[in-house]
Amino acid sequence: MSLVVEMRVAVEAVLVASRLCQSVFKTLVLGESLAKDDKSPVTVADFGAQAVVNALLLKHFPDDPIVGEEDSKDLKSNTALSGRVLGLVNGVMESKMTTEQMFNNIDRGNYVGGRTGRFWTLDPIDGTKGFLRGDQYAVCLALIVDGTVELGVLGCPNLPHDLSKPDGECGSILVATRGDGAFQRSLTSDIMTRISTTRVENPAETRLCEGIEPLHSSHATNGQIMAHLLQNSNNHSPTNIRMDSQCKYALVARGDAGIYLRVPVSSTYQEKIWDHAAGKLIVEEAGGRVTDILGRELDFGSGRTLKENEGILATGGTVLYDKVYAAVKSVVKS
Ligand SMILES: Nc1ncnc2c1ncn2[C@@H]1O[C@H](COP(=O)(O)OS(=O)(=O)O)[C@@H](OP(=O)(O)O)[C@H]1O
Ligand SMILES: [Mg+2]
Ligand SMILES: [Mg+2]
Ligand SMILES: [Mg+2]
Repeated sequence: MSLVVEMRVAVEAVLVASRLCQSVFKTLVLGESLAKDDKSPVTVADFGAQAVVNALLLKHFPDDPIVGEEDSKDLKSNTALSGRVLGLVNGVMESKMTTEQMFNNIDRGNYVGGRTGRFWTLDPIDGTKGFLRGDQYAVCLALIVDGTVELGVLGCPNLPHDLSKPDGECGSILVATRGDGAFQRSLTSDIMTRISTTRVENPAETRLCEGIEPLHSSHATNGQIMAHLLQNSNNHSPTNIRMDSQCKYALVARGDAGIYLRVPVSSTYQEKIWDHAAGKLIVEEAGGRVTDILGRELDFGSGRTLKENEGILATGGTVLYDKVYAAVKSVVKS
């Protein structure tokens, strides 16, 4: 399946959205974010990024449905905020849109997903809390065909090019199409370089990354799993990297971390497909393995959520995967 055009459009859309987010961060003022029904934050940048990515997808692929995180419900009832989002969107788009068109573009993300056919999934800002803190966040876009992720793009505007130099240059776009490997470029240059996961097979020689929010995934269980993995090792347990968003998949894909674990805390929360689709393909194309914590393939054909799965286990290489999976199995009993 040739996805050359899809890849070009998706990278361009993620770039435009990433620039919009960067410009919002510089000028974000109090009152420019709302709390959604689940109490999670959404900002003018989330709405703006979803409007521009959806508009660009609609222009190039008018028949493709989109599973996007946001909808315009809360924005419609707030004239000041919707005016601000419209200004942001028209500031970065060549063809300008009206307020009504902006709402329609955002709401094109209302597709239900499913097992057959082709659709996109978009998280306009993954890690909104990280974005608000000036920390890590990602613009995440993936193309799913008959339940399989075929193309993934992650825009990581605050991710350092070199993790050991946190104050150095930052801003990366990671891209993969299935079967063709994984690549990254900076936000400012279109030169793509191939990336690969760590070749390390000993868990003591690599690091684990995990989310920041203790209610999203269990830090305590991750600690037990790492202790189990390192029980016969003389090495000190390497410190975990705590980071928001799918930038964690980017770390595994680039070999900065060997393991990403997301062990559920809540028995009712279902992971969303837009939170994992792009990252999963990029890690796999970089040489890694991604399943849920029970070792099952992630099922992107079951609707807007990964309702058939529990948590996430991503590692570089299959030898490391087998070791971590065995440790997860002995620590997580049910
Ligand atoms: N209860 C619960 N359990 C698991 N995951 C949840 C939960 N609630 C929310 N979310 C989703 O977490 C997304 C942010 O993921 P992060 O990896 O950045 O989270 S964290 O670092 O662990 O806070 C976040 O994505 P964004 O809303 O795009 O920021 C949510 O989709
Ligand atoms: Mg959100
Ligand atoms: Mg998200
Ligand atoms: Mg989001």
